[in-house]
Amino acid sequence: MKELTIAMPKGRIFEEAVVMLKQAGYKLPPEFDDSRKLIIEVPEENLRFILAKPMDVPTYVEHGVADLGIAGKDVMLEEERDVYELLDLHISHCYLAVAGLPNTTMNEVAPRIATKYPNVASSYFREQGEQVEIIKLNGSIEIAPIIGLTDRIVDIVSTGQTLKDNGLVEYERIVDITSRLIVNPVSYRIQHERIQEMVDRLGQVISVKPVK
Ligand SMILES: Nc1ncnc2c1ncn2[C@@H]1O[C@H](COP(=O)(O)OP(=O)(O)OP(=O)(O)O)[C@@H](O)[C@H]1O
Ligand SMILES: O=P(O)(O)OC[C@H]1O[C@H](OP(=O)(O)OP(=O)(O)O)[C@H](O)[C@@H]1O
Repeated sequence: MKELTIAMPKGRIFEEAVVMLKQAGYKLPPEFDDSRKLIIEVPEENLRFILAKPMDVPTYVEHGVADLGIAGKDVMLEEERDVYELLDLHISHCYLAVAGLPNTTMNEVAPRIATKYPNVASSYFREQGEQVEIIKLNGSIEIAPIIGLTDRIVDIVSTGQTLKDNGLVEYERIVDITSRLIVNPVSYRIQHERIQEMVDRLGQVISVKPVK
């Protein structure tokens, strides 16, 4: 039987996802704790893992080079890939919000928004009936309003510490985010039994925490 390939996001989701897989009974080798390897084979479990940039996980899954993947809902909303969401893993809780300098209004003519999520931000402001100019940044988004690049940002908030430390305030909460188990539709049909077994095993170790 062919192994299942799972695209895992490097970075902050990774550790929590590995803990969940271990709790679900998958025996993962030490490479998962301490290695720079980007492809990890686990023949004992008939699994193979690809360690990808979080934003790229749905791309691997859509193209079928990974059968499954773990991705934040933020990435799913931004990328809109042709994949199915199988499970809310309830890990890496955070939310997307509009933030900016306190006591400021947005420029009336073409207000500018900095974000790593141009699609989510465009849809959000379109739904609000506001015409905005989106400026795509790749990180440290909070800098943008402070140095006068934009009126607002759309970014991830978790503890709120980054906003606070940079003198910014939240204006609107857009959507709550957790990480999801996603699947390639063809893999789901062809390898249904094995994938369903993984869904069941992970489903049993999900711990639903209240959203802040
Ligand atoms: N501060 C946070 N607290 C909790 N979860 C977060 C936080 N920031 C991001 N996340 C979630 O974790 C996912 C991965 O974030 P991470 O910061 O590891 O990667 P990234 O910043 O998107 O990637 P990179 O910086 O490598 O391009 C996000 O897609 C989101 O779902
Ligand atoms: O509310 P907090 O708990 O402070 O978390 C929010 C911060 O975490 C993420 O940044 P990250 O650390 O991924 O760095 P980045 O700016 O390079 O994306 C996000 O973009 C915020 O800046």
